[in-house]
Amino acid sequence: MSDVKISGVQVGTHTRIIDVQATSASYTVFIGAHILEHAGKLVRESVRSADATKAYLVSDTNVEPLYAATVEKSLVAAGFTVYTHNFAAGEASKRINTLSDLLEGLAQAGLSRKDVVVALGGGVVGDIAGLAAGLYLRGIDVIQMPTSLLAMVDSSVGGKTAIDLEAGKNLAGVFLQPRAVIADVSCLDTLSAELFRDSCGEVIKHAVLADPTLFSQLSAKALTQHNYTHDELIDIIARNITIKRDVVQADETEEGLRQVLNLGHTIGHAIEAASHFELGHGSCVAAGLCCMVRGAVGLGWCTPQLLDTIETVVAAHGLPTDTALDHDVLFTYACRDKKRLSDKAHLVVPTKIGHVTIKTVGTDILKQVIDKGCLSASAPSSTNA
Ligand SMILES: O=C(O)C(=O)C[C@@H](O)[C@H](O)[C@H](O)COP(=O)(O)O
Ligand SMILES: [Zn+2]
Repeated sequence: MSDVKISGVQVGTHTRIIDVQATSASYTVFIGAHILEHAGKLVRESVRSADATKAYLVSDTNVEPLYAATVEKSLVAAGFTVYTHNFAAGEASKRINTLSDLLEGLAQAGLSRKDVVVALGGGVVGDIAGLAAGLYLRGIDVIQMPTSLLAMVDSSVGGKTAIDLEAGKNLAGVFLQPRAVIADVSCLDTLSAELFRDSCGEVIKHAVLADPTLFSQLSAKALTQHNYTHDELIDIIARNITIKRDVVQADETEEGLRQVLNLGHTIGHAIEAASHFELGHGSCVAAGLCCMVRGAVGLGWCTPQLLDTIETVVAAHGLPTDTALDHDVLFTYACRDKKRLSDKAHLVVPTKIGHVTIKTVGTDILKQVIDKGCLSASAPSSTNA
């Protein structure tokens, strides 16, 4: 950890810095406590144009009352004229009409190519504001300011933006790397216990994917708001972002390796869409991960011990380990997975904690995985998106 100085001014204490060097852009992730009050300086230092004058601050009805004033004040102090735009919190807003309103708002505010969109919120705000920034004038700068644990450890980094379609989750979007990510762990103090728990699905995913030490830590002490100090949370978030950063640097546009970040999502996204987004994304990823491993055990691809180890940690975080949804419905949604190429499904399958393999299989095998993996033994309980 280091004390970050921007233009000679201290920006928080113990702020962690991670540099991301993707093919299309390089940027910095700042993780610290109470750093939103310095956000303006960080935005000013991160945007491409020294002449940027307008900042379009996008948030939702949950986050805006809590943090927008702090960020706005800081942006104004850094010389920006700030325009604010809020929409209803929740996955239901991640649709084309919200995107359309955002694009019209950007045009009405007269943002030019040198200006910046600031996404202040969880994954929905980050994804949709990022997409608007990627489309408006064929692409302007976006700064991600994640306020949920899920957005901090995952969606704010890596440049995926999206909206949902009737046919499924995240089916329309672009890759647009942010100019910076500013993650203030103090925001997690006000996150509901439900959303905090939901976020842990992505943390467990990263641990299973690439970090046995993190997995052991989660096994020994479940991640909750009250169990971990700000410094410990900063460390956990940094570990997650480092895992994601390394993958994104190797394969920004998901032509191969990046598919591993979709661990748990083939069935997870199907659960999410089939349950009409009543379950949070992280909860669906957790259930989707367990179902995938259970199906893989059924097909002899991994051991029952591995399933038990993963299920134990998922359950210890209060997350679902299975789904009661209809297999045919799950299969229909899983076939729309973006990792599918022609008639082949790409399944991300853990082999041991810290290692995964990608299995390229026909859709008949995908159906078998769902049939063997989704047993409804401990069906997901409802959580908010
Ligand atoms: O960044 C990635 O790559 C991921 O797959 C991370 C996922 O956790 C995240 O939910 C992502 O938005 C999923 O992307 P999708 O294209 O599979 O919908
Ligand atoms: Zn995800």
